[in-house]
Amino acid sequence: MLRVEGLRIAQGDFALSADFEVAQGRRVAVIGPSGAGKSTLLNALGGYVDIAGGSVEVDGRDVTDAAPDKRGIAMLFQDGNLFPHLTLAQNVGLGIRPALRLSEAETAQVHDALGRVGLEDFADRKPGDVSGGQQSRAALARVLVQAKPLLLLDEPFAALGPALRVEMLDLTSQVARDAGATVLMITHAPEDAERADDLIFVDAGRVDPPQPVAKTMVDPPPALRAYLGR
Ligand SMILES: Nc1ncnc2c1ncn2[C@@H]1O[C@H](COP(=O)(O)OP(=O)(O)OP(=O)(O)O)[C@@H](O)[C@H]1O
Repeated sequence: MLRVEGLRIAQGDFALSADFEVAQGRRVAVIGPSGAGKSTLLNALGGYVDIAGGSVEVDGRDVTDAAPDKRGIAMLFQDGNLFPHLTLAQNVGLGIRPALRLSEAETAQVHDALGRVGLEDFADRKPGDVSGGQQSRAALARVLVQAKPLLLLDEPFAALGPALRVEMLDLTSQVARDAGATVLMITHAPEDAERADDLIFVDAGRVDPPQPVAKTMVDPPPALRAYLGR
């Protein structure tokens, strides 16, 4: 459902190239050293970075030149980007309409998404009045209401403790599976990568096509083995 062909990005001295495909519904961990180009790759897929060449296809549609909101892609970043002066419900509503004039059906969608991440009783609270984990849940709900077929996650749960991170990863997998969405997620933690189906290793601007996690983590190629410190 994601096809990246001959993608090239140049950022100052840094160059990245990628050629790979991801099948629908796969959960793919993106792993590799700091500065390797993981965020650059996801930002390019999301339409936030200029590319020097190549093409990106989502669900059979060429989105190489499409605006970020017309790509069938939703992104979730590390800080979740919640607005402190808006309630959680309003923050989630922004995922549907930036101007926040929601129809009744759209308001129902917001409450449904909040319910799916276990926040039905927190809709009217502001981000400052809930825990870090609950903020992460709200950010995930905002991605859910967008109902996009491809989710790109850039270390969204890195600031959470290990138990909460695992809980959020499982919740993300579950809601993505329910929605039939495909997920690419950057992580630095090998144990997080092990919860995915496939693994993309990025090293110095080179993007390895996805490999099944089970096989790759047991018998990693030399560069991944060095990164993992095994
Ligand atoms: N706007 C920019 N202009 C020039 N170079 C940039 C820009 N943004 C990032 N870079 C460079 O591109 C390279 C890849 O950065 P990127 O953030 O994609 O790496 P990463 O793998 O996500 O790293 P980390 O794990 O530390 O987040 C780095 O060498 C970085 O310094």
